[in-house]
Amino acid sequence: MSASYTPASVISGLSNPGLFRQDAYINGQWVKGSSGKTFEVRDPATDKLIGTSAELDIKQVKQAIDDASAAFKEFKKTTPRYRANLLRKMYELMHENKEDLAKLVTLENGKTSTEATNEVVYAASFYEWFSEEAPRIYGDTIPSVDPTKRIHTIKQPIGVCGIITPWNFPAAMITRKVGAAIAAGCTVVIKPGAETPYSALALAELAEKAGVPKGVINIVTAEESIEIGKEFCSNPIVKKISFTGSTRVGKILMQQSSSTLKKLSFELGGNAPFIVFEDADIDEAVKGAIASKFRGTGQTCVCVNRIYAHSSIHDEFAKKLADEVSKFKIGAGFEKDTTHGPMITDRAVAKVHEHVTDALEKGGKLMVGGKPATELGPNFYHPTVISNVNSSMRVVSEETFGPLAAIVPFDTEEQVIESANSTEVGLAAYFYTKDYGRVSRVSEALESGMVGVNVSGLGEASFPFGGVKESGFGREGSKYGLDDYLVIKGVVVGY
Ligand SMILES: NC(=O)c1ccc[n+]([C@@H]2O[C@H](COP(=O)([O-])OP(=O)(O)OC[C@H]3O[C@@H](n4cnc5c(N)ncnc54)[C@H](O)[C@@H]3O)[C@@H](O)[C@H]2O)c1
Ligand SMILES: O=CCCC(=O)O
Repeated sequence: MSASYTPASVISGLSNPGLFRQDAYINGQWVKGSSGKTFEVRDPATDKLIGTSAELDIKQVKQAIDDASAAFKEFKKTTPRYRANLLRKMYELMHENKEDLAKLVTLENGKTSTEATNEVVYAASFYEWFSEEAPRIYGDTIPSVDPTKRIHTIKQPIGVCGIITPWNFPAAMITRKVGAAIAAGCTVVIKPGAETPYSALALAELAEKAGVPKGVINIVTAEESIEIGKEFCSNPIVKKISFTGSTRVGKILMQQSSSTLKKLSFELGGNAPFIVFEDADIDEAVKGAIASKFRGTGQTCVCVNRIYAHSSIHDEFAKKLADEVSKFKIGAGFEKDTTHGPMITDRAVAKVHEHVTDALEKGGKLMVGGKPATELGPNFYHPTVISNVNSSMRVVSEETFGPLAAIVPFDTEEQVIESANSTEVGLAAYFYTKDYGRVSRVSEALESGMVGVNVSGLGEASFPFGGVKESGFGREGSKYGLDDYLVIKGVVVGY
C-alpha cells in the first residue's frame, strides 16, 4: 500500500535512536549471528523491509544460558528492595520512551499508534506491579506436631528461565514474564517472535540503562525457533520455561521438557465465547464485542471468537454490530484515521478467509466484509460480521485469530453454557446480563481461566491472566504471577 512513511523515516524519527537494535543481547553485549547470519523483519502494512536481526546459532544460545546461569549466582543474593528499585527504574524508562517504543511496536506488528501506545503503557505496568510485589515475597511459620521443632518456609528464585513470546504483543508479553522473574531474583533468556524482535531488543537497551546487571536479561533472536525450543527444554541449567503462543507449540515444548522436568507456565490459544443474554444492555454489549473482537485486528489471545446472542435479540444485535464495524477504517497503523491495522502475514489472512468461506457455505449470513482487502496489500482483511452461525462451522470450533465476528443464536442459559464449554480450550469468556443471579451462576459454570461480566477488557497488571484446559496453566500478573518463578523451601529447626 502507499503510505505516508517508510520504515527508515520512522526509525530516523525516533527521539532515542539507540532503541533500534538489530543485534541480539547476551551478557550485556550486543552480538551478531555467527558468520554474520541475519533474518529480515518487515512492516506488515507495507511489506517494506524494516531491518535485519541476528540469526543466532545453538552455540550462542547455549552461551546465553551459561551467562544467565553465572549471573544468577549473584542475582539470587540481591535483596528484594534492590530488585524493586531496578523494576521501578525500568518502568520509568519505558514511560520516558513511550512514543519511541510505540513506534517500534506499530512498525513491526502493524497495530495502530493508539493500540501500540496502550500496549506500551500496559507493558510498563507489569514492571511497576512487580516492583511492588518483590518486597512482599513472604514465607510462613507452621506449627509442628513436635514441641521441640519449628517449621518455616522460604521462597527462593527458581533459577534461569527460558522465555518464548509471540508477535501479537511484542512488549507486554515480555514484561509480564520478565517483571515477575526479576522480582523473584531469576535470570532470563528470551526468544521473541521472529516477526517482532525490535521491541524486545529496545526493552533490553532500557533494562541496561536501568542498571540491570549483565547476564540477567538476555535476548536470543532467530527465525529458526525449533532448535532454540529444544535447547531451552533439554538444557538442565534452564529450570523453567514460560511460553505464550499456540497450543500446538505448547504441546511440543511440554513433551520436550519431560526429560529435564522443567517447571512450565503456558499461555496458549483460546476460543473465547461472548454471550449476550436477552436482558443485556444491547448497546453496551455491541461496544464490548467490538473492543474485544477487533483488538489488534482480532489477533489477541483473549479476543472474542464466538458470539452467542439470545434468539430474541440476535437480529438486533447483529445489525447494530455490523453497522459499527462498517465504520472501521483499515490501513497502516501509522495513518491518522486508521482504526484497525493489518494482520501479521498473508497466511493469517488466508485462515480468516477460510473460516469466512466455510461459514457462508454452511448457511451463515454475511452482514459486512467477507473478503481480503487486496487493494491495501496482502495482509489486510475487511472486518467481517456473519450472523446465523451454527456449531458445524469452523469459526465455532477453531480460533480464527482475525477480524471475523461470528454470531450464533441460542435459546436457554443451560444450552449456551454447554455450547460455550464445548471446546478443548478455556482462556477467556465474556457475558452480558443485568440478572445478578446469573452473574454468579454463569461465571462459575464457564470453563475458562478468565471471565468478563459486562466488560470486554481483562488485561491489567493486578488481574490473574491465564487459562484452563488446553489454554495452558500458570497465572501471569497479579499476586499469583510471582509463584511460577519461585520455589518453596520448607525448613525444620530442632531445639
Ligand atoms: N494465551 C496467551 O496469552 C496468548 C498470547 C498471544 C498469543 N497466543 C496464542 O498464540 C497463537 C498465535 O501466535 P503465534 O502464531 O506466534 O504462535 P506460535 O506458537 O507459532 O509462536 C509463538 C512463539 O513460539 C515460537 N515457536 C514456534 N515454534 C516453536 C518451537 N517448535 N519451539 C520453540 N519455539 C517455537 C515462535 O517463534 C514464537 O516466538 C494463537 O493461538 C494465540 O491464541 C496466546
Ligand atoms: O494476546 C495475549 C495477551 C493479551 C492481554 O494481555 O490482554
